[in-house]
Amino acid sequence: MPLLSVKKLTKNFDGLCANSNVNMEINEGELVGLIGPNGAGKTTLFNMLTGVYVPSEGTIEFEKDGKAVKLNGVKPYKITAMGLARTFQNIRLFKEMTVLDNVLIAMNKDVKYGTITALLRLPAFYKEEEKMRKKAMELLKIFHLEDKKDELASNLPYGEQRRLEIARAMATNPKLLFLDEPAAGMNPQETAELTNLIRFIRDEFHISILLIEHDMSLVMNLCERIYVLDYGKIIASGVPEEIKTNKRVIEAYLGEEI
Ligand SMILES: Nc1ncnc2c1ncn2[C@@H]1O[C@H](COP(=O)(O)OP(=O)(O)OP(=O)(O)O)[C@@H](O)[C@H]1O
Repeated sequence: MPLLSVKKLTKNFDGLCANSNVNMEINEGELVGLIGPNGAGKTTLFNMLTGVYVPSEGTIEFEKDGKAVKLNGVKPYKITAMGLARTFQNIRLFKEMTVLDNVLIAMNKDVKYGTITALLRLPAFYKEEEKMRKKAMELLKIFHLEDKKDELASNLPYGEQRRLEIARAMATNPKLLFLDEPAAGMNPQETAELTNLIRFIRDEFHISILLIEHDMSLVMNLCERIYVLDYGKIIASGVPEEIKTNKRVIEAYLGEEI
């Protein structure tokens, strides 16, 4: 059974069809790309998969304990709790909080003490807080941000803010991670480092990743399989070599280098 299974997914906005009959599968441990020209419907699809938009038609199913669970209409925070996390095209960090607190706040769904324990600051509270802090610091280390733990998120350079957003998404313990243009605004050196980092977290945490990206070198280097959207429809899917030479894909990009 695939980890994520999308069937005939459609989203209409007042006469505009942003996604039409989209079929997609993501298997356990896969690193999959979602590409397409501007306005093709990539972010709309992400928004349906993460509960931001309710699909007009079709189904989204997520495998949980060997059973397919329908995600249509499920609230975003519940979808996150089920093991799907995401980052955003326009970075959404808590800018006035520290780097460490940005990660800690994402772990809150996993706290194992009750309100009374927290209010009375019982020993279980401190033990759990210490455990979370340790886990947060381990994540910051992986994302090369441990030295920045006390900085305000707003003071980080752009590339580091992008990395922090991924670290925060990883703090929710996802099985499937959605990255919306993770390399946007990065220079080639940062993009190369990010490519290695994404591959590393997939291997280290045994998760699946679906990423939207306009940087074709990153997509073709990193993704094992690629879906191509154009005018809301999937026009091709396959391994990078197939996509690069696919006539419909080349036409959709109007001769741009793929
Ligand atoms: N909330 C909304 N209301 C109305 N139209 C919308 C809404 N969200 C997206 N659209 C429209 O749906 C279409 C697909 O947009 P979407 O942002 O999903 O494309 P995209 O492939 O992510 O584009 P880009 O690569 O430029 O980010 C566009 O025509 C967009 O204007």
